[in-house]
Amino acid sequence: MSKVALSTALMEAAKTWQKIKEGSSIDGALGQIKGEIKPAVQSLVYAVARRRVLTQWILKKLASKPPKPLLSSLLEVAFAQAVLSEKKPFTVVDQTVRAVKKDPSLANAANFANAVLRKFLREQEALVAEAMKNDEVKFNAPAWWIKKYRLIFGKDADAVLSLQQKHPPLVLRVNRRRISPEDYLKKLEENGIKDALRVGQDGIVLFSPRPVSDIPGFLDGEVSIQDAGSQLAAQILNPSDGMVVLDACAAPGGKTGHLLEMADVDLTAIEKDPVRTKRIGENLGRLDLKAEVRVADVGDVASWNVEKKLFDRILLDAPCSASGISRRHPDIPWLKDLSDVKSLAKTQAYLLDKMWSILAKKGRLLYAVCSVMPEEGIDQIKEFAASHPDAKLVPFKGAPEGWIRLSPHEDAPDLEFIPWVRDGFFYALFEKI
Ligand SMILES: C[S@@+](CC[C@H](N)C(=O)[O-])C[C@H]1O[C@@H](n2cnc3c(N)ncnc32)[C@H](O)[C@@H]1O
Repeated sequence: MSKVALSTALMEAAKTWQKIKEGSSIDGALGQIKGEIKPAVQSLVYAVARRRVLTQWILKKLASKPPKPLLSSLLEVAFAQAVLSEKKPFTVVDQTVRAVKKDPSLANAANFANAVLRKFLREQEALVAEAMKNDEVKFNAPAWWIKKYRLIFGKDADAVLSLQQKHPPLVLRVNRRRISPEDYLKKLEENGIKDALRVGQDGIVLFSPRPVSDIPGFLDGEVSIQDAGSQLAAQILNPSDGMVVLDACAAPGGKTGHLLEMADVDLTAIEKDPVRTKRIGENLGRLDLKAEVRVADVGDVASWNVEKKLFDRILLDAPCSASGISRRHPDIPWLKDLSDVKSLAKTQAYLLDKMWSILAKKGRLLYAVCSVMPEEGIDQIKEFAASHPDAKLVPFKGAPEGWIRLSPHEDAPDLEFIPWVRDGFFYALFEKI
């Protein structure tokens, strides 16, 4: 049990939430919080992020004029708790009012906060029902995002948008160098973890979340955390022993590790962010795998490829809008807009062209983005194919045309190559002819 008072955690969460509303990412804002308060703040912040539009709608409805930004954030955090949490709503109200009283910048606001929160508790059912008639509230996304999803997914759009509201399960990738997925499932059972299921080739879904230190074999490198849709990248690229492989945008190294688990390859991992690059080393260290890891702009080929290597396999997991993973990162719909999608598409086209120049003849390049936007997916590869006559799309399991757009998805469990539970991705596999 944490010794941190709920009022303290609520205020810290409100300050963090304020930063996120001002444009920080959830990861960035939470990264600044240290110590034993962090798990509580994290849980409060994710709860309000998953009800961002609803809580702002409620506040607008209940407050005659907009409160100070910090008080607004605190009340939104409290509404999200009262709607969602197992904590008793009156405890949330009492602790929120206590947090207001303790903060000198909110002096005199305690009566107001108390009145707004108690009104919310009295009218909660009707308020939430009314709010849910609004699509932005229902799908917790801005209007442009909903419109785009409806264009992309047609009649399935509302189901995809609804799925993105649900907590994603924890998915593990089994390190086949160390243990088979079947044996790892047995190991979970022996450790009393019974709510686990296979997904895809190497994945296991854990329905009850737990810290990594409580995941059997994690610290010894038997498993890693990686969404099942993301695990497809290494599986589609399917390297074999002896190949020269490039992981072009590598941090934090999830797919780097998977490629190395699959075959004995000579792997170069390039990442431009030095802080994120450290995580590649940590991940490979835990898995006891080796690669040449370098901090560089991968597009500036001359700066890092002094030996003028040509690669047999290239994974270009390009920077993207991340629109396919908003189920895990509920801040994503507000971090980027359509103009960002367009400028990211330009960067992706540039990187594709550069990576193509260092792919060996008969070599294969997998273009990957965790996005469902056509500008970053099908439109991107059509343009690439049109301007690169030596590029041929290669069919792979589940993708007879050599590319696949995977919507975020959760269905009945099966053992197909395309995972039954997954985030959204786009993959296209090219060969140089
Ligand atoms: C989608 S993430 C990669 C995830 C990674 N492949 C994994 O599976 O763990 C994209 C990464 O590309 C990096 N990046 C973006 N532009 C880059 C560039 N020009 N050169 C190298 N890395 C770049 C970003 O910093 C980010 O870490």
